[in-house]
Amino acid sequence: MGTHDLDAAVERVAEDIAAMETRGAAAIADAAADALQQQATQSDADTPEAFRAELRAAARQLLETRPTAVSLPNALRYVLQRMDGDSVETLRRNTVAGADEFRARLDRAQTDLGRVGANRLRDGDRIMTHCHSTDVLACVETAREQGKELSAIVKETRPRNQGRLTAERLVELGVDVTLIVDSAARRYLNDADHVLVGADAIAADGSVVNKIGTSGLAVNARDRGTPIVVAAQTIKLDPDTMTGNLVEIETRDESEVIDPEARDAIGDIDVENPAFDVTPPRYVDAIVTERGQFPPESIVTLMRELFGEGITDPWVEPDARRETVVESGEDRP
Ligand SMILES: O=C(COP(=O)(O)O)[C@H](O)[C@H](O)COP(=O)(O)O
Repeated sequence: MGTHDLDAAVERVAEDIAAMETRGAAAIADAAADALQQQATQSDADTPEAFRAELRAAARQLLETRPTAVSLPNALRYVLQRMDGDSVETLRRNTVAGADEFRARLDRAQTDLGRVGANRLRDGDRIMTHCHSTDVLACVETAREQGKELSAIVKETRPRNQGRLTAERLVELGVDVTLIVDSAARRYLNDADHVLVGADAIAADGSVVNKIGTSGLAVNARDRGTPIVVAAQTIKLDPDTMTGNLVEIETRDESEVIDPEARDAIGDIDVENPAFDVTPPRYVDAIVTERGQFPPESIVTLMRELFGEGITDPWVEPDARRETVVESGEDRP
């Protein structure tokens, strides 16, 4: 990859995603499409082949940042599949247009999803949230525009406390917010009408991959009889899972859980910091997308419609493609 000229914007976007300055599946997808667009705009490749190779290298750099949110490879796939043409200028134009189109679709999908999700919320309802999801917030925003009064119990979401971002945004939307520590969730589920969470990836069997703690919340919510609704644009559907691949769960640095000094003071302990978990479909009542809402078990039908039976990895160099398919199968057992 060192042989390709990567634009500074690509490096910057990749760093921001890895450091979680840019975070959340939808924002990551948007930033990745923007980075490819900048690479295409700035490229001084003098042959179509060099241009394509540069864009593929940029995509690989972006892919290395975080492994779980499938919106990232889906965004890269969308843009690279539109990188078409016989000259550098045509390739550039089509790639830039592809990125523009992708970002516009992302925006539109979130608005449409918001309308679908808002229909589930009634005036006076109280929701419980986990982490920070712009797809969830789109549902709340539309419901507020419809004049519905809402309140929210917001889990702080250790270790990164994304719940505080959610709390801030909900206050801006005129929602009454109660912030709780994660371990208090069960205690407050009786007061909630819905659990409303986002997703980083949805597998073909309807399993939902989202911020660590989502699956425990869903199990408790089911026990309490509180419906669990997942707000997730179709960009969160993971086509790789149609052939049995599992979604890779990111493990982050242990210093997010405990600072090194405090850790040393305790003695010899292991610290684990998985960023996401998998909620089995039986604990999910509905998946709200821009195409309507679905029981998790039927999501595979939508996946087939959107992705067909086969997908490609357009960031892989053409002569390495077949091999990589085999390797990625081993990577994700
Ligand atoms: O789990 C997270 C974010 O995790 P992190 O903070 O580790 O990126 C969010 O629930 C989903 O990404 C959905 O977000 P959105 O609906 O905005 O796509």
